[in-house]
Amino acid sequence: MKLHEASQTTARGKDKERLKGLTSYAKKACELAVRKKNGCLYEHIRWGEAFVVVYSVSDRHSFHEAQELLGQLAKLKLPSYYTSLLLGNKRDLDHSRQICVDDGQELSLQFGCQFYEVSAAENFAGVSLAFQSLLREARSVQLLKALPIRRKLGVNSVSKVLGNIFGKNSKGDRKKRPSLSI
Ligand SMILES: Nc1nc2c(ncn2[C@@H]2O[C@H](COP(=O)(O)OP(=O)(O)OP(=O)(O)O)[C@@H](O)[C@H]2O)c(=O)[nH]1
Repeated sequence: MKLHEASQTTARGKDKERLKGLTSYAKKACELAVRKKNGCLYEHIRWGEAFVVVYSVSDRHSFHEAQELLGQLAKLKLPSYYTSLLLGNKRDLDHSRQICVDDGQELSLQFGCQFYEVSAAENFAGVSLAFQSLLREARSVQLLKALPIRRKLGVNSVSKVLGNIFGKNSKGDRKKRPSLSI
């Protein structure tokens, strides 16, 4: 039973008892769907190493969902063990845009992921480039993970020294990731 079917019954105003039953059934079905979705999601997050989170630039709700998903990823995985890409899709729908590029960029900075705005409908190449960029980074992360611990420490120390030299080590500095509209 879908929620809109339950509300149509309301409009008719008949058989209140039946309506009560339908509404509670619909509610239960929704709760179940959410639980199922989250259960499955948890499994995917557990084994995944690279994640693409997509929202539509013309749908604020999808942007909030993307935000939640990135939050769950950050909670469930260690930062150095996965790579993520935030994709703002449907950039061709400029007239009905609800999320600006800066909002997407800000969210990607908050969660340290790559960010691109694309239009799957208009330009397949853009989507492809974004995925390639994610895979490149995911491969580098895997290679780094495979290095012996001593070598890994060496890499960290070198980047720390470089950071100190170029004054990029203050806490307020957030790492800027590649991002553009493609
Ligand atoms: N204008 C435009 N439409 C798109 C774009 N990408 C997908 N669509 C359309 O959006 C609709 C939903 O696309 P789906 O591929 O079914 O994606 P979905 O994840 O089910 O997305 P939603 O139904 O929007 O939640 C379809 O009608 C697509 O043709 C895009 O970049 N631009």
